[in-house]
Amino acid sequence: MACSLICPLVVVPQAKPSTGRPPSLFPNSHAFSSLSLSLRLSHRKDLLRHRHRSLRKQVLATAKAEETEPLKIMISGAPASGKGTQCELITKNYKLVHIAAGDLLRSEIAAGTENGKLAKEFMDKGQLVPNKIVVMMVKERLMQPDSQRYGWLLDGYPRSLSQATALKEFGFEPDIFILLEVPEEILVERVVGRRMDPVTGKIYHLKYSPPETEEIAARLTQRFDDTVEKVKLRLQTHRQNVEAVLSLYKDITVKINGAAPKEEVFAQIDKLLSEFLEQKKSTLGTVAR
Ligand SMILES: Nc1ncnc2c1ncn2[C@@H]1O[C@H](COP(=O)(O)OP(=O)(O)O)[C@@H](O)[C@H]1O
Repeated sequence: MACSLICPLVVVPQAKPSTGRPPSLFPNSHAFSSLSLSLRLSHRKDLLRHRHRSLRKQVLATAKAEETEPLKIMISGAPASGKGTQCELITKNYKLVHIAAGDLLRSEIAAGTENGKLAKEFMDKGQLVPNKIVVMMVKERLMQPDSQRYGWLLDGYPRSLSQATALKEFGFEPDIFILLEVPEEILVERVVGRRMDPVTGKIYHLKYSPPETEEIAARLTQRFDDTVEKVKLRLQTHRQNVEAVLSLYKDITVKINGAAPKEEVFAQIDKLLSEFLEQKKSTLGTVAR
């Protein structure tokens, strides 16, 4: 590239030795040839200026596309590791589209679809729902215009190497993979006390984050798979798969202690994401300059 821009400029007029030929038909041939040379040089310069301008335009356009390319994050962790809470805080602060595989499946169940019926059989056993249901469901959600435009926060997917590979093949690659780590004893206690307000969708914990009023307390519901037996099965499934998924994203994985209070966990995630965005901006600044 550097050569195609610079080499043509190295046109040095050389004094020619006498050839002994008859005088030229053009008595002013010297003036003529230097005029023609300077015309050729100025044409070259125009051409180069034009090429340089269009190259610069291309670089700036690429930088701009990357600058406007939204954030793409995956978040993983065992059941009740706090993904839901952190996802709420992340989406609020970074305006990303939250895509939770478990929520997508629960909507299928609620809508009574064939996929929903099949998915429930696996969810009841704390097992992974077959890829033929989950993969397309997540892919379609990621392809929606809002996810493409604002960026996404993918929660609970991928949970196996094959899910991760499928997504990669569709061209979806995250910028960062966050793993929330929490000891198992804490997880079981969190799951069993977890309740949801069906009116607001807010998640409570009977001991650690109890409902504000008696009225709310009376209407709280428990997820069908939030029982001691089922959470143990879900934890086992998580343990079996997490390492394989991590192997695909090891270069962009950040492990965060999810046993800390939720504000502290978010402070760490917030720092991570804002530093990532800053770094991306300064890299682009260097390219565009
Ligand atoms: N990516 C996925 N692949 C297969 N099954 C999934 C996936 N995500 C969720 N599920 C099913 O939905 C259940 C609930 O998932 P989720 O709502 O993320 O809660 P948790 O992470 O607490 O188990 C899982 O136990 C599993 O059966």
